[in-house]
Amino acid sequence: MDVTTVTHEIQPVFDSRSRVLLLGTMPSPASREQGFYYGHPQNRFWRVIAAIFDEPAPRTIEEKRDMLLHHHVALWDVLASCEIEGASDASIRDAQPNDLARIFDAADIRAVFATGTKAGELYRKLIEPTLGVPCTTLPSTSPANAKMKLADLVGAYGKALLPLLGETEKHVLPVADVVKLEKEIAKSGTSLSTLMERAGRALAKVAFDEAQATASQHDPNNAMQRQADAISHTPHDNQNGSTGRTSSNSHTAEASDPSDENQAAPHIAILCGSGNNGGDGWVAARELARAGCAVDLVTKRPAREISAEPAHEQALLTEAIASKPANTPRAGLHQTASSSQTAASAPTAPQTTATQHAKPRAIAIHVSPSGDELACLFAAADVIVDAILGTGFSGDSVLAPYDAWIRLANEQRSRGARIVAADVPSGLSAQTGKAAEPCLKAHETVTMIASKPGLETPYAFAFCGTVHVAPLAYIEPILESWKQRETVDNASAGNDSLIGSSVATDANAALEAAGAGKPPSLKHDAFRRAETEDDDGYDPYSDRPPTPEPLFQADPWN
Ligand SMILES: NC(=O)C1=CN([C@@H]2O[C@H](COP(=O)(O)OP(=O)(O)OC[C@H]3O[C@@H](n4cnc5c(N)ncnc54)[C@H](OP(=O)(O)O)[C@@H]3O)[C@@H](O)[C@H]2O)[C@@H](O)CC1
Ligand SMILES: [K+]
Repeated sequence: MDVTTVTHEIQPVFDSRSRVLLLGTMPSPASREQGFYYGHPQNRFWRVIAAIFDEPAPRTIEEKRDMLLHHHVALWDVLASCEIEGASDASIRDAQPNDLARIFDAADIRAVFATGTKAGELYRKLIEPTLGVPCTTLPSTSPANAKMKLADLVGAYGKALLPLLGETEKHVLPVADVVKLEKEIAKSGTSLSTLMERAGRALAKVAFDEAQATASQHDPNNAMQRQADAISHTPHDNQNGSTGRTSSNSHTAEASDPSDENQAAPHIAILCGSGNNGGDGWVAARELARAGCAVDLVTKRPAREISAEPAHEQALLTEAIASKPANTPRAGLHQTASSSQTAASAPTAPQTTATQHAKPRAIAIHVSPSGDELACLFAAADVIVDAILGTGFSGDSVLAPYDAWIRLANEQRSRGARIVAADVPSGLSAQTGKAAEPCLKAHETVTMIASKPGLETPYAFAFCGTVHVAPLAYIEPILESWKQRETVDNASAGNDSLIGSSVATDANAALEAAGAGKPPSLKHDAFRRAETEDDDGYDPYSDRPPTPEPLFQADPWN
């Protein structure tokens, strides 16, 4: 192969929030052609990075950059120029180093890692003596390092990077700002469809963890322990939107091994509305099926009749998978855990559109099932996922058929099912925290991009349970640019403070932005609303730990 002189022309990825720096040697011919790092389709770098952050593999350059910055990872190469044969690190001659000072000046870098032995060697020889910062060598993700399995790479990178990358800041933003953010994120290259994939994946992860916790209560040695990795740590090939189980995914293949008769398949029912909140549910269905769960997806309309985008696109992808029959009969948790509930008045098993003979770990899609059919599905479910209504919900009451779905889900909760809500429990206003009639009561809520004022009111706990924020994208620079613009606008209007800011980064500011003026006091009508919600016998505070008794009685003579 010819020796060529190569000059590095791809800009480094970093900003002031970067905390670790990853360095390769020099972009390969495939990367140079693409204009971005690790561009060879067989290089596993992006799959490894996505897996350690529990995200789908990024597809575009913008998505790759966003994922790194969002997780505070800087990326560059050791060399500014060299002579090289093809992509062979061993052939490198006349190597000139990059000047890393620009990254260290801008960011508080806590550690430097080389993504392969040659990069480590070159760093130690050409950069460390002047920079004085040591570097740790990680295994190469290149196909040349074939002896290293994907799971081992993920383990090595995760162990090295994750302890150095702390929690991200929590934001509470008005719904209007979240919608605006979605548009800005899409404009800067991470599509709405990708955001929805990330949302669905985050939702699936929490639902799977719930199912796992339920399973271990029934049987601490349950085979689900072995499946845990399938969602949380195993990367998957999402490049062409296909979500079928792939043979390259060793964890998933193991989790889905139909020959393992003892393996319990957790059973998840997912309720999908016709808007984009439903889209999160359609994506989660694929993720959960991939992880070995038996999934029943309930929808008012078939995928082709859903008009909201990107929900429509995501629903079609899921439907394509649902029509593939699976291999073994449904068995597992739901049969042992719920058989006593179904025995008494067992309603007829519902018919499915796509999979009349749906078998385990496939997705069965149920279009507008009757109340009896829904009750039957719920009775078999370990976890119910609520993706009916999100930030697009409005009004004082929830209309049919969703009202009946919510009531049945709440009833099933009182019989032991766990409920996970997408973005906001259906029926709760994400903006004001006002609960409509009826309103879903979730154990866990996975809210997208940022928390919302309605989830932060003192009484929201009764409906939201524990709130998890799934950031989905790197929003901090956008929020900062809004703040700067507002400062300039305020200055030119003669104000010297940020009164009236639409960017609220704490609960009180967000509540004010929501029009509430102040957070509701204990005498606020939210309390009365929680009481009226108790008509079905549910105590909204029952999930809270009891207040401990004082250890000593107060001395009555003092
Ligand atoms: N955009 C994106 O890319 C991303 C969006 N994301 C997700 O999208 C969600 C927002 O989606 P959205 O705006 O489509 O609204 P959504 O909450 O699904 O509600 C619309 C549906 O509600 C219905 N409906 C309304 N009121 C009702 C009532 N009283 N009673 C009954 N039905 C009622 C209304 O029915 P219609 O009026 O059409 O009959 C319509 O079908 C957001 O919460 C997040 O989860 C994330 O994945 C990130 C990426
Ligand atoms: K919801």
